[in-house]
Amino acid sequence: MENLLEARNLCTEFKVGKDSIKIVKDVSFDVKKGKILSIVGESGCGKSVTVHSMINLLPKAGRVANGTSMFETSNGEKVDLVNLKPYSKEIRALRGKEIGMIFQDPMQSLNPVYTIGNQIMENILQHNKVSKKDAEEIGIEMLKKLGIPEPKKRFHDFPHQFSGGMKQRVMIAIAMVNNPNLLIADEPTTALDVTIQAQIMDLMKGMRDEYGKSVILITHNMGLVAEVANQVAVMYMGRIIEYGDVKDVFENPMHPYTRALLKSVPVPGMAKNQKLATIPGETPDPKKYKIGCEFANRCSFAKEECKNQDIPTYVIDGTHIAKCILLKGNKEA
Ligand SMILES: Nc1ncnc2c1ncn2[C@@H]1O[C@H](COP(=O)(O)OP(=O)(O)OP(=O)(O)O)[C@@H](O)[C@H]1O
Repeated sequence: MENLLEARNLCTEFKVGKDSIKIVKDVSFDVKKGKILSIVGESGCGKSVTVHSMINLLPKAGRVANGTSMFETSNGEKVDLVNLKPYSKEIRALRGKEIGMIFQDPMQSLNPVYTIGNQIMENILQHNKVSKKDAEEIGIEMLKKLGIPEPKKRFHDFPHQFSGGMKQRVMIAIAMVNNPNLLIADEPTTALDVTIQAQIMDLMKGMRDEYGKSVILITHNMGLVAEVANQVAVMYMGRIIEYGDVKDVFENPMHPYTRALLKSVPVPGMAKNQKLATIPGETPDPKKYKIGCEFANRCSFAKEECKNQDIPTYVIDGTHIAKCILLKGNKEA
């Protein structure tokens, strides 16, 4: 298939006390082979929970109530990741080997008491039948590929001996060492300075362009999306409210939330004196959802019907879709 992963109608709930709160609501998207899909949206909109649902990595309080996440393994098998038992041998064999993950804060993910070499080797030995010596060689080669100077020597250093950017490269090394076809990067450069951010993003582009890997990039940084991503999913309150090729969505944003989001962040090429807009109001409480568009109370185009019915997703053009009543009359997706 053209897509490495297809998520369909994912719904995720969390138990909070006696309540069950819907956090991810009917989310569908494709991760194309050799492309970067970016997921964007304000803090708390459900970006991380969406990808954790997709790879069956929810904490105990969470559960995927509905939906599928079809992943094509390297031997061409199609597996619904949601359907595998959490923590089972099958899902663990895929995560870490076929699906690599890097997170925002490398210090939280790296163990301070083990050398980085040990941590890289652990991921190799867990998934492959190779000797420790071979694992060491593979690990050092990976560090070299990722531009870590003196990789042989640095292999035996501890995390605290690395700078922030270098630690993030080590995280990428751990994620990439088993040659996964899908890399999930959740805010991978937020804690880094701009130069290092650019280097890390170049690495990801290289993985896509030289090795044909797919990447899911979760970020707040719309400039980064414009620069590196192929497709973008804009999330609001647990739903994808606009989705499509980056060029289509950025040049012709149709949902008032996407427009507001694009106006609220600097993007490459904008005039220096152009003021950034803010989105008025606050995101509603996820516990209080009833019916209708959850952005309606912040939207200057909102009509009565936005608040009293669920809004369909409409096709704008090709794969470009959006969930807004303003598009009524277009074909429903
Ligand atoms: N373990 C949990 N129990 C209950 N609610 C949770 C849990 N984890 C996340 N949530 C809730 O799910 C919602 C979505 O969180 P998520 O981390 O996916 O947002 P996000 O868009 O990734 O935000 P950020 O950009 O800040 O990382 C939030 O309202 C959060 O409070």
